[in-house]
Amino acid sequence: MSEPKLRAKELDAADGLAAQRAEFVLDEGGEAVYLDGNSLGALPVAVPGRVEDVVRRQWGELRIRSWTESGWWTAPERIGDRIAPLVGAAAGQIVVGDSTSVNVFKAVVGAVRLARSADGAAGLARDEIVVDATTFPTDGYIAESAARMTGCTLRPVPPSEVPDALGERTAAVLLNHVDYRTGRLHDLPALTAAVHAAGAYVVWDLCHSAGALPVGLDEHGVDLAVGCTYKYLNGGPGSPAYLYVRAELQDRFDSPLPGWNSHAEPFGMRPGYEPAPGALRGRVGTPDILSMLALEAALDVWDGVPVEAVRAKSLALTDFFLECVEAYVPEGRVECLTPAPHEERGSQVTLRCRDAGEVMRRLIERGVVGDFRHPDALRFGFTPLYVGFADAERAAGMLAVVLAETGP
Ligand SMILES: Cc1ncc(COP(=O)(O)O)c(C=O)c1O
Ligand SMILES: Nc1c(O)cccc1C(=O)C[C@H](N)C(=O)O
Repeated sequence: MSEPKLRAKELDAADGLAAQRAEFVLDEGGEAVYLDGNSLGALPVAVPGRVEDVVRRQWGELRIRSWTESGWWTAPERIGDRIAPLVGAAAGQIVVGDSTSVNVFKAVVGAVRLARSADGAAGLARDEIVVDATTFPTDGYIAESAARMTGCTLRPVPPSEVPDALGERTAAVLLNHVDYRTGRLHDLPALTAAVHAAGAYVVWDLCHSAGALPVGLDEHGVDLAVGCTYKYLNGGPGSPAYLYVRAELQDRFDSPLPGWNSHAEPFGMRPGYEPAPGALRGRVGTPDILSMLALEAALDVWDGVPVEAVRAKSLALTDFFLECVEAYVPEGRVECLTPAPHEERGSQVTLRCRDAGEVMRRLIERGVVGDFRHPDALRFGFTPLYVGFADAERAAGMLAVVLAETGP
């Protein structure tokens, strides 16, 4: 057995999270190595049965009664409270629903309104939204529209340059915790503090960090945050996203989408809008119950699993994968875009190479599933709950084979 294969065996044997893998449906019989949980998390074993119960019994038999008897109406806050400990938030600050894009809109417009209501005339002069220049596109598009609607200008800035770009005019700053392309982890505590020092409000997109590493929303005084649940939280394709509004800001949070579900008395059916207190101010319309309850079932895999243990394994996995790539792939054939320092790394490894699209196509054909991001990036996502060290070794080995086939 080769040196990396032996190491993988030892690391898997010592892995305290190894048993979690059995909670997921994976292609155990075949050669499949699933390294795309940073795009779509794997299916937890318990989800199909729970969804079947929701459909057949709750919907099929209880019908309308399920809004109360099966807890449908309160699902957005209840499931928000299940996500809260995973991102370092106390209960009552997260509401689940809508897509990440929609929540980015609520959060960014909400942040501008908070900034303007904060300090009277000075607040009104705040007319700039700063956005992560390297952001996942949807955040940039939505921020641009939010800027137009609020009479702000949009200023794209690379995250490391954000502190120098802030000023008296900055109303809101929208940042990604982990860069979707490179896997770079940004310094949430320092950037949040810098935004606050400028008197502005920060919105963090946690899509690529929630469920992969500790976030510490409350600890670091984050104002607003959004994230999806279909990556490291394994909620399923298109599962609803979430919105965090810090408790102290909730009374002043003025949602740009004040639907009837966030009304103080939704069944009062009154013509005038009066916002509900607390996290449910972030709700809009009728929740997507089937998807939402699939997510609730998926979150059971976190029972008794500390995020810190997940982070430790994530770093060990990405370190080991990089070691294997170094051992197997000829020098210079790939370039690692993911930072080496642990404090700057999320839970994925991105390698740049020639013909990356073709390389990933061949890898997937051979059972190593990562993804390709235009123009030259191979992304390998490591979900510690179900990826093991042997997977990392096998992926690096197959990468070397495919790279050899596609030229020196
Ligand atoms: C950082 C980030 N934000 C937002 C999204 C997507 O938003 P939505 O859930 O609205 O499709 C993704 C991935 O799809 C993402 O990686
Ligand atoms: N949300 C996705 C979808 O609906 C289809 C395909 C991929 C996705 C993704 O999540 C992409 C992902 N955010 C990325 O980091 O590229």
